[in-house]
Amino acid sequence: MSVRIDVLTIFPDYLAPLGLSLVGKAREAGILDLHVHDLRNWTTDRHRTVDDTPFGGGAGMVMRADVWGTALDEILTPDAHLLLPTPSGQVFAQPTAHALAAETHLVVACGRYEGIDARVAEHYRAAGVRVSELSLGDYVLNGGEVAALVVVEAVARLLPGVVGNPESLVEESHGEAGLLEYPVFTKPPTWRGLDVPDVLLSGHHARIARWRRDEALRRTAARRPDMLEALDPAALDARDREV
Ligand SMILES: O[C@H]1NC=Nc2cccc(F)c21
Repeated sequence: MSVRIDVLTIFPDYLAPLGLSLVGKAREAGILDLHVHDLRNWTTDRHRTVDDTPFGGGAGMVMRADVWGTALDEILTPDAHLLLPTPSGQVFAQPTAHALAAETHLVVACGRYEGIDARVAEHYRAAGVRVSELSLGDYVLNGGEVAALVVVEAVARLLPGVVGNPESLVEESHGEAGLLEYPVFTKPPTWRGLDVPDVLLSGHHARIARWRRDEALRRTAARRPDMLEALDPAALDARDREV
């Protein structure tokens, strides 16, 4: 089963990295059917205008609803989920990536930072389209293209067959355990006087698993206490509580 993702943007070249590496392979394998569209293809005036000054005044420009409407009417399908990257959206996180990876059609409408005319989201919600406004976090970008890159990569890597070893999706940060990932090491065993923790060289799998769990808990407590707070207490065993 392949997922179709359509990305609409006035900067299609910004999405070029999606042709590389993991996402590129998913496209070649037919797992991901990705199409990037230049929004200006749906303009009708000589200057290919996509935005205008905001009603009510204020700095910057707002993207026009009529141009977006013409484009989205053509691109949306009945089972499409319309994603609108915006700083005023819900913060995108791994659970949403998993939910989106189960969809069959995602349409990402990349707006500029000042935003897309609010009637676009309103119109398509009223028409029964699932619309999600997604933020990357509390910082300022100039448009939705970087968010589109983030969402597409986060979703694509969850699709069956994209990541070589699905096991690697389980233990990663923000994965099922709800913890940050433990530290990782590889050869050489000593580097600039720093040794790899002995337990990792012991071959004792139970001890290694315990050490990794302890390190994940320690890191999460130190860097993201909010994630620890959010953990279901039942997910912590007695040994965990000693960490
Ligand atoms: O301002 C940024 N902050 C966080 N997320 C975003 C998503 C889309 C556009 C945008 F400008 C942003």
